[in-house]
Amino acid sequence: MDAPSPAVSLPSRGMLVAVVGPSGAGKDTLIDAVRRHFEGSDLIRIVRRVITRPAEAGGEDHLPVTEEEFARLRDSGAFACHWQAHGLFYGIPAAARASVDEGALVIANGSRSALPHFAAAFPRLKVLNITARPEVLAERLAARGRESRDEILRRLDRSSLEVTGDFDVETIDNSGSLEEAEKAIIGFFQGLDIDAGIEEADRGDFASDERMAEIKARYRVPGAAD
Ligand SMILES: Nc1ncnc2c1ncn2[C@@H]1O[C@H](COP(=O)(O)OP(=O)(O)O)[C@@H](O)[C@H]1O
Ligand SMILES: O=P(O)(O)OC[C@H]1O[C@H](OP(=O)(O)OP(=O)(O)O)[C@H](O)[C@@H]1O
Repeated sequence: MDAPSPAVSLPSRGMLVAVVGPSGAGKDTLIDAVRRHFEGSDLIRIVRRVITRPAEAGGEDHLPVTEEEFARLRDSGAFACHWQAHGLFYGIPAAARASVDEGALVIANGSRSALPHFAAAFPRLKVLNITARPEVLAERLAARGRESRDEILRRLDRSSLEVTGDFDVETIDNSGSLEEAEKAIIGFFQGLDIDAGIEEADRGDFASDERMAEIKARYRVPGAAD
């Protein structure tokens, strides 16, 4: 009989990257660029958020729900974490935590104010802070046309909100060309060393180098340096 496979503690292997930053900084646009670049990869998954915002509002492809539906989902434990901002409710489906537990690199459009909730729900959390200069934000929000002038002003009021707290934060300034920022965000994901945890914690548990290579291949970010 074959020896049993060594135990691989998958729950600590995956990672959640919360993309945060002020309204208009380019979070959705850059997440879309990441989606296109890593298309077909089983390893990188992008969360579809549940939001009490109508589908026709435009912007990201979220799952639109009413406030009643949101409350029912929240109370039944459907969210890994949830928060409220701009008069809207946002939820990260519990499936995101399941994907992280399977070893995936999961990307979610987050909120700076909700980072403590993210940290509680996801043991391996990285924060990617997308920024842009205030005048650039104002221009982009007006051009995006999703919110009224008053809503835009309220959103810009929040835009000084810094990322505070003890988080592992990387910042990308998207005040310049989109091409430049896309390069930076793709480089960020390619550079993520999600093998590191495996090396440190489990090397001793693996029966052979082949088995180690097999496991490492599973967690590898496409395009990352070996
Ligand atoms: N580098 C850039 N240059 C020009 N326009 C941009 C750039 N990045 C994003 N945009 C535009 O700015 C607007 C806001 O971007 P969006 O991705 O919706 O921001 P966020 O999700 O952070 O609110 C969108 O209309 C988008 O097309
Ligand atoms: O606490 P903050 O960091 O200010 O973020 C508040 C919320 O605003 C953003 O969502 P939304 O998609 O509604 O807005 P945006 O695309 O304009 O950022 C972001 O994803 C958060 O859910």
